[in-house]
Amino acid sequence: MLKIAVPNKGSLAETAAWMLDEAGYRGRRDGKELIVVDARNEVEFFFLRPRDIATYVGSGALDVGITGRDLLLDSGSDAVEVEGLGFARSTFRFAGPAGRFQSAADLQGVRIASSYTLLVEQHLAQHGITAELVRLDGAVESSVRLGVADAVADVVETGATLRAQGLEVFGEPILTSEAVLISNGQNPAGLSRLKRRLDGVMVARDYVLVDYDIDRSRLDAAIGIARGFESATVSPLQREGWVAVRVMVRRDDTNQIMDALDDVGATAIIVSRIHAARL
Ligand SMILES: Nc1ncnc2c1ncn2[C@@H]1O[C@H](COP(=O)(O)OP(=O)(O)OP(=O)(O)O)[C@@H](O)[C@H]1O
Ligand SMILES: O=P(O)(O)OC[C@H]1O[C@H](OP(=O)(O)OP(=O)(O)O)[C@H](O)[C@@H]1O
Ligand SMILES: [Mg+2]
Repeated sequence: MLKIAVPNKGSLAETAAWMLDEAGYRGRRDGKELIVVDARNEVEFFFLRPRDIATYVGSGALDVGITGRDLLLDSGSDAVEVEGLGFARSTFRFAGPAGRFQSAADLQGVRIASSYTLLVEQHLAQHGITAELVRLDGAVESSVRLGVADAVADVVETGATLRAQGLEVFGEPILTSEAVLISNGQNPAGLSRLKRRLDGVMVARDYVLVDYDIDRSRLDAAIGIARGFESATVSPLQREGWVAVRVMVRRDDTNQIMDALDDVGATAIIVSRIHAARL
């Protein structure tokens, strides 16, 4: 049995559960279930607080987990990142009252509030800056207005929460984060199976199939627009001199690619979702 730590609430929980569901694993029946045994797939899920997941995996109590890269690094755990899972993308940044700070060097001697104090301490130490860390659990953006800190280091996605508190980012991003699969090296066979399934879910989530027909004389131009994941599938058509082409393309690029294919003479361009994939 592969023991998998999964976030039980917060920003990561819903999409992590969705990915595991798409990967064919048994989910929990309600939000109160803490352990789910999926005997058919030889895995056991442990629903834990996102912040604790790296600790459980790093200690060897559980084999693998899904958490945020920022949470992993802040935990100081020995668990390692296996791969990014392409959701809960954010940056981790310093922010302060508009105009007050220009770069991280300006943080010397000031109070910095954060929920990720280890991450911030390590970053400051690397840059030779000494500051006072104020550890808060959340809603860190309120700390400056409320007078407990001069600056913050926090998760930024759209920046709306910062702006609403009159704060703006400064300095280089400390980290670029996303949800990640983590491991401690235990049960490599189980990890490999889980990873292959999650990779398949990511392909099905991020790519679509594009089919079109084109005159063979224009094939090179069309392939130049979309080369496919490995290579385009080209099949002869009944119509003399014409071929049917199938390629995988990134879902985000679909419409630009359709426009460009149309411009070089492709017809009957059809886009289909991928239900599942194993590449
Ligand atoms: N607005 C956001 N956009 C993208 N990722 C986010 C966002 N907020 C938090 N995260 C990511 O979610 C993870 C934190 O998960 P956690 O469940 O602790 O946070 P949360 O959603 O803030 O929950 P809580 O309400 O308990 O603080 C981190 O990896 C963080 O980068
Ligand atoms: O850049 P934005 O799009 O505004 O998103 C970033 C905010 O989202 C998260 O907050 P969350 O709602 O999880 O509350 P918390 O601060 O209590 O964790 C994060 O901690 C930031 O505060
Ligand atoms: Mg939060």
